[in-house]
Amino acid sequence: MSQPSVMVDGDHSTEFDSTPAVSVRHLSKSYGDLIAVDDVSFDVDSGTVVGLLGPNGAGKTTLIKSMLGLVVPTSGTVEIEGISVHDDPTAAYGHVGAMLEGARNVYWRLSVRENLEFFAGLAGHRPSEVRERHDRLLDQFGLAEKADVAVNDLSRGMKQKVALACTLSRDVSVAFLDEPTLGLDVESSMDLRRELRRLADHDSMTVVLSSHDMDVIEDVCDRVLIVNDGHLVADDTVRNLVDLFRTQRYRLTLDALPPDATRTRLAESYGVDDDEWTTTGEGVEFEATLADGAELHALLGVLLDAGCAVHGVTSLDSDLGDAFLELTDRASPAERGRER
Ligand SMILES: Nc1ncnc2c1ncn2[C@@H]1O[C@H](COP(=O)(O)OP(=O)(O)OP(=O)(O)O)[C@@H](O)[C@H]1O
Repeated sequence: MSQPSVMVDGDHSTEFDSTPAVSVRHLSKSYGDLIAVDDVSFDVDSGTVVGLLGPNGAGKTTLIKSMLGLVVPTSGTVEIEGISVHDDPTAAYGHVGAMLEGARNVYWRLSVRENLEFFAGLAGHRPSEVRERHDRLLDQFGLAEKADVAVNDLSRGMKQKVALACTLSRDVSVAFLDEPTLGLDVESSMDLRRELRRLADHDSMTVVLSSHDMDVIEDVCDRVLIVNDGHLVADDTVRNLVDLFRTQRYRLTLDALPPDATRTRLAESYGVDDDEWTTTGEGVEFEATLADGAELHALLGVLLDAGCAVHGVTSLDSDLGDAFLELTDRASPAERGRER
């Protein structure tokens, strides 16, 4: 299946007056013969949350590490808050906090506050300078009572929150988070999602996060970038992506099974094979994937001409998962519909 060519427009710079918080241009990274990131360009506006989504090995981590200078890109440029990371890495990365390995990054034998002070100290801040900021973070993350407890003695969700708090332990405006909710139970994951949204909405934090979890992306992100085989195959809002790939899939309920000739016609013209038909309490029903409303109209015409009583037509929604599968060349909703 070919991928849509209209989806990717990495150059959003003309749409906004202000300097983007993150600007990536023609970024590529090869490991020997393997091109892990291939000519990727996009901008991230201040105070927005952008999700990086892609199957295993798609290049998400390499992309994040290349933006952070943790691996040296083969080519391309990255600017943070308008500063080139190549020309002035200290100034550019001074704006950035990163959480790459979740709670594995923090020191489990140190207390929560000691961790915050350690990470702020790496950027040259004395504990007294950042005390107020850390008190605020501890409050916001519900960690105030645990400030003097060793991280080792905290729950998994709390450890993850400590890792996120450490990312923000000094004054940063951009956070890169690789799989921030990995391994969390639903409640802790929801908690962290709320916190990320709050950081963007109330603190104007810019967040770039990668995740395999569609729910996290749908919940938290303003925009989603889908990476496949090192390429950016989509760059759009979650809503637009879902809408773009919304299949016109319908469930139709009839009072009785139509005559053989009508079923043959439905199979040939609309992919409604014999095994699609199920018997329900009210009669029979089947699902069909149709190109548009006109095709639905035509299908209804076939049924009505055959004297069938149609009790109901239900539109079945698609979601970000369907858009993702379509863009990464997995079976599309339409194909799945036809295969059934
Ligand atoms: N240090 C490395 N040396 C060689 N190849 C690497 C290295 N790091 C990553 N790769 C390869 O680059 C490709 C992209 O890997 P990357 O880890 O960026 O993908 P990902 O999208 O983050 O995957 P996952 O979702 O599984 O974490 C993969 O084929 C991977 O095997």
